[in-house]
Amino acid sequence: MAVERKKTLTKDILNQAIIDSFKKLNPWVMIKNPVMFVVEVGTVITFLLSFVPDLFGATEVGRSYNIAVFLILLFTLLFANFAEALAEGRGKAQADSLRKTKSDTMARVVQKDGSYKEVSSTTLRKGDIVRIEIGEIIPSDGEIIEGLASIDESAITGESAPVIKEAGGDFSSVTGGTRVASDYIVVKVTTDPGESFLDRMIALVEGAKRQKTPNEIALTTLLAVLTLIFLIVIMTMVPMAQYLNVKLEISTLIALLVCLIPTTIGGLLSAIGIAGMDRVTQFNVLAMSGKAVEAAGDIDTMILDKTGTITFGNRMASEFVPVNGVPARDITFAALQASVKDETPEGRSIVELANKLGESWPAGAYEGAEVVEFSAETRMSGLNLTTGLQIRKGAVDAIKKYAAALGGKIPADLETITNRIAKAGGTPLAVAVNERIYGVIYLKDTVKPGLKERFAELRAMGIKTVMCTGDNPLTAATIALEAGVDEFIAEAKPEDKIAAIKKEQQEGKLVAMTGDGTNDAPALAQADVGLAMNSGTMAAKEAANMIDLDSDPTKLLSVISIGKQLLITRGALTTFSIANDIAKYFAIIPAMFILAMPQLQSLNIMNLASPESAILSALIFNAIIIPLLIPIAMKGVKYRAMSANRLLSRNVLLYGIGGVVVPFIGIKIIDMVLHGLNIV
Ligand SMILES: Nc1ncnc2c1ncn2[C@@H]1O[C@H](COP(=O)(O)OP(=O)(O)OP(=O)(O)O)[C@@H](O)[C@H]1O
Ligand SMILES: [K+]
Ligand SMILES: [Mg+2]
Repeated sequence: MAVERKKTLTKDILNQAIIDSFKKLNPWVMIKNPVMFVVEVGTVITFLLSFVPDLFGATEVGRSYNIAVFLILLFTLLFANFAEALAEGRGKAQADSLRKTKSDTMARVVQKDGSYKEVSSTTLRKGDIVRIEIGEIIPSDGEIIEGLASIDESAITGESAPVIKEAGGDFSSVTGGTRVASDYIVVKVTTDPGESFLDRMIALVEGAKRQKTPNEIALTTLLAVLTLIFLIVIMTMVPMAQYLNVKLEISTLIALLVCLIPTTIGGLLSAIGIAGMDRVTQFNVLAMSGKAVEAAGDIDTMILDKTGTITFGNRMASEFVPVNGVPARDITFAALQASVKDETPEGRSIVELANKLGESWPAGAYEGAEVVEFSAETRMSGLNLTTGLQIRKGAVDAIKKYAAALGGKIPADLETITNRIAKAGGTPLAVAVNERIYGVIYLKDTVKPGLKERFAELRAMGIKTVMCTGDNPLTAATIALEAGVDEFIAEAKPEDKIAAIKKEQQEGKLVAMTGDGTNDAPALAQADVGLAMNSGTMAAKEAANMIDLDSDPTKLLSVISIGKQLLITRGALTTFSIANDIAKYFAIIPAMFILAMPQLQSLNIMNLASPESAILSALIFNAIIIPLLIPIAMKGVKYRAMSANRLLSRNVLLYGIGGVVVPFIGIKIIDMVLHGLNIV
């Protein structure tokens, strides 16, 4: 997070993780992880045996052996807890610094009679109206209803350059905890106490609401079943050993069980998930769930809104172009008339340009007029004057239909003008007074830089990009080409965006949607991964399951890599963990039976110093492999853009064969050290 974004692990985080490793020994916490819970039960039993060696009947092993097994088991638990605590550490530290941002501020509530009342920001509720002056902290999330100001959002985004926010349109939402850097704004509060963006962000980075993903649940179940199978296998060894007249010590059975059950992956599983989410946050993306991040790893199609997502979204009027026969003053004036009550940034930029060209319209002239507000559905806005004049501006096809319905003729040169603007990537808005079309407003916007290269990367990963815009086909084609998306859908209404997503989903594809507007909200909710731009509306941010604080649509690329990495890391460490069993099996089984059954000598391929040394060496290896693998669990297995099949076979080879070979060497070395030091 922006606030003291911690790239490295500090001493504080490490110390806290050590303390938490002990706290997490609490059996109520531990039981959520069945594999490690079994280890904990074994730890308790060997602890008792350390004091009363013959607790379960006569024994041939000494107290020190039991104490050794107990201590190694205790460290196994602590190492696993440490991995999880370490993964949680950075998020907790970030949450602490965010909490400081959330300090109680003063809020100036606008009363019904227009007077102000000062209250504590913590008492603000949905619907309250507050006025914030230059230099003040915005007390709660809300929508600007009056004013235009530059806002310093660095407390949340880390970006020091202030952003312009204004009433109406897609840039009207403000976040509690950010600061007004110029002018003043009047804001309608949109959240109740405790539910603000900052509250949600704190809960997220802290992992407070972390839920296991379906993939994690499936793996946890599999590991629990494996543990149960090994438990049964080892219990049935007892009567068989009795029949063979072999004395099996309880502590040895526990050691064998712990070595065979998948403690490596069991101990690292939650750290892998938490660290993955943490990596997403380091990219300044807030992911509401791990499920969304994992889904991102499998995305096939990405749908993007144009204005505000692919472009900066500051569509500004730059020219009024009359159709043949209409005086320039008339189109300017009609555009002004259509926009005086339009509170969107587009509307205001039109009024400004008309004023600059010397046109003005006194407020008294349109008193009592009916305001037709812009909607993504009609793609028009305007005024119905009391004189009976109906003034409209909007998407050219919408205005054409509107004029035609009133019996108007479509001017011959309208298409040429529209095409010129659209081909330049601009948005043409036609202006009509009743049935007569006067001309076109040229709205200019800028494509965000660097998109082409990143969309090319997505293409290389096999992901299709589709731009979905309410704009006309020609403008869409120009912007699509400039941004480098694969396909585009033009003249799309909000329901068309949902339909586009559903169509892909019905073909069995996982779809990501990025958008910023209120009209994008339903589509953001429908998509498997909905990434909202932080610059966008509250509605978009609430519907999405991810928010990019830098408002960069290609940030999804990083999230996709992290999602893939998360799945690969889990798979690789599971393979490694299970492959480990082979070496441990060959270390322990001969050690247990060799005295009674010399025939087992053929299994004693590791040739370890003594039965006790063999068992303790395997158990020590089993414990220390957990902290040794923490770096891989935290950083993730390196993801390379290659086909899923090649990646899978590469990892099975590396982590499967590695998982067999490494413990043979490791256990042998530990055995030699133990023996060399005369410990066993
Ligand atoms: N204030 C306005 N008044 C009239 N018409 C407008 C106004 N703003 C936009 N339009 C027209 O309505 C169309 C749809 O606008 P909107 O911003 O809702 O599109 P969208 O679906 O979000 O697509 P995108 O954001 O990708 O351009 C625009 O392309 C434009 O032609
Ligand atoms: K194990
Ligand atoms: Mg939009």
